[in-house]
Amino acid sequence: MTQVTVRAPAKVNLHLGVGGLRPDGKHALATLYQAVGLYDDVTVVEADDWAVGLTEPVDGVPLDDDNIAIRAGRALTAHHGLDRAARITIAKGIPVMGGMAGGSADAAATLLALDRLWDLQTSDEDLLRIAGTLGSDVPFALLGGTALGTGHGEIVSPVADTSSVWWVVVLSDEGLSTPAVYGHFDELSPDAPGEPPIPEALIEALAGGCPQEIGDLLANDLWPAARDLRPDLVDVEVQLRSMAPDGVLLSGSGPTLLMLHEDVEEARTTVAELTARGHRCTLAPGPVAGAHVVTYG
Ligand SMILES: C[C@](O)(CO)[C@H](O)COP(=O)(O)OP(=O)(O)OC[C@H]1O[C@@H](n2ccc(N)nc2=O)[C@H](O)[C@@H]1O
Ligand SMILES: Nc1ncnc2c1ncn2[C@@H]1O[C@H](COP(=O)(O)OP(=O)(O)OP(=O)(O)O)[C@@H](O)[C@H]1O
Repeated sequence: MTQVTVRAPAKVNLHLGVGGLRPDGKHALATLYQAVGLYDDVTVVEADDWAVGLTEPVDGVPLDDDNIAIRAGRALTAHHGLDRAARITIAKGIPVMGGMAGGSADAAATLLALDRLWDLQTSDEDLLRIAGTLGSDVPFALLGGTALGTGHGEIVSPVADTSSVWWVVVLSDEGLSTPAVYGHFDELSPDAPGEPPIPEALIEALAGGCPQEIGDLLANDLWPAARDLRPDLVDVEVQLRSMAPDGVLLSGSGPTLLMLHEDVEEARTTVAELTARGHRCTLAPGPVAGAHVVTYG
């Protein structure tokens, strides 16, 4: 095998419960992730040195060792004690710095693609553990579907989700820094609990699959901090809520906003309406599969 391409999805946090700051500098989380149908495709080919490129130029993606895909490649080779390298090419379909875990998707895709390219037969347990050292959202990008995330988000376990929904994804022209949002959360919530509560009611609603019930229970503890850092988002949020009072959500640490729809035609109408008002939006189904091989060559 000379080339492998892996596709990995974006995520939304249906519930993002944030607790106190841990000694490792991250916050304790109780989150419900859902993988949604916006994807990055990552292709790996053996090379003399590590290198990363994009199929099309995208602002904000580093093209050196800071790229999380190269960090993933190095972590996997270190785990196996290998002295090998690869050229990694990313086709970006996930917004950059949008709170949808695009970089995490690339890291997960790289781990899987290199494992297959070199037939390393890394166990699922080891892949998830290595993923967790790269970033809080990376293990979920491997898993996909809908899952509970605890620890700092890296401990993932699947939950039953019989829903099938459409997300209207409202993009922002400017990104928002994840550490900055968590930092401001600390200022706003100095008394956050050590361990945030598990969102049992939403877990039940997901098993039942009723989008109305799910929409009522969407929650994100980072929202007040993101609103403060980006007051322009409040106006967009008000517009979205005037169209649908429930089912509006900030994606992760933002600035992307989301609207939940049961029916794809209604979702398309919303996209058309928001586009006419000058917003940049797209549509994504959920839940979808985690990182998976799409081509071997
Ligand atoms: C906002 C979310 O996307 C929700 O799923 C994640 O919590 C962020 O996950 P991520 O981008 O993979 O974050 P990481 O790469 O692990 O961490 C980046 C930075 O975000 C902050 N961070 C991240 C995760 C977490 N549980 N607490 C934090 O405070 C820390 O400042 C950390 O240095
Ligand atoms: N392969 C990559 N794709 C995108 N960004 C990357 C990548 N590698 C490193 N980065 C850097 O990571 C940072 C976060 O980018 P990303 O698009 O993952 O943000 P995000 O979707 O808001 O993340 P999250 O939702 O996990 O907080 C950016 O500063 C970017 O420069």
